[in-house]
Amino acid sequence: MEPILEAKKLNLWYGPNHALHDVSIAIPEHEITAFIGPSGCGKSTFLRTLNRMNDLIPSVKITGEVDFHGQDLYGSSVDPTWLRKQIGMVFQKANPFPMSIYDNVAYGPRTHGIRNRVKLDEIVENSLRSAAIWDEVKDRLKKSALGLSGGQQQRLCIARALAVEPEVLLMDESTSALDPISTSKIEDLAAELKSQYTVVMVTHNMQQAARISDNTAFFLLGELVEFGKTEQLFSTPADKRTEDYITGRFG
Ligand SMILES: Nc1ncnc2c1ncn2[C@@H]1O[C@H](COP(=O)(O)OP(=O)(O)OP(=O)(O)O)[C@@H](O)[C@H]1O
Repeated sequence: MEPILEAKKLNLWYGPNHALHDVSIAIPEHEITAFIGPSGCGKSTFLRTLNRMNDLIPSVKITGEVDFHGQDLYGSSVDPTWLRKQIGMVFQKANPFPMSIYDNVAYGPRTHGIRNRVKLDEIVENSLRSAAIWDEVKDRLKKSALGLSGGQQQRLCIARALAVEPEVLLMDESTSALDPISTSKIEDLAAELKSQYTVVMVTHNMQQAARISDNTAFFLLGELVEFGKTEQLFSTPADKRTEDYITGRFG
């Protein structure tokens, strides 16, 4: 099967700091891929190269390429707004807009020109259902999103990301600020979403990677050390550094 995203010899610098070294990886469609590794090894930086979020940081320089369905994301013909519609992102800390639950989810579709009320109602309901939060909020759609719990806010942010019908959902430690029950809801959700979407997640939590991902990539000091099927990487890692990390010898 063709990968949906493929990085080829990707290098990234923050000013003089060479943060990613020759990263090459092919991310399979409709699977969950997890990035693990110690703090500061470049996981989030690499995740952000997948929808060009690093473009917003002035000192960044990138070489190499990232192909999305075979087309280089960094090519001059690619519109970053279009790209971020195809490849959505959910961050570590839930960041709902200070507006109603309904308007949070309708925000993206409205930006893309959808004005029809019936259509918007349908998108809002479907997105909230997909993010497994509809039942909790259906009677308070006009209330502020800021009144939701942390776990609910994070699922709302997932609904907001899904509302523009992306193909890929990037999750940057999206459960690290949540309690175990909310975390497990979001893990279940990620597992359900993969039938329709491709999920790529950064996690600090190796158990989480082992529990829910199909593929795992281990990063160290800006290098992709090992990438493979999650079961295999955790049971028979090919690289000594991966073994040392997953057995808790450092990190
Ligand atoms: N906006 C930025 N400007 C300058 N340097 C940055 C920026 N973001 C990250 N870095 C640097 O890039 C390197 C990789 O950081 P990154 O956040 O990608 O690692 P990480 O593996 O996701 O870490 P963590 O698990 O702690 O979030 C670090 O040296 C970090 O200091």
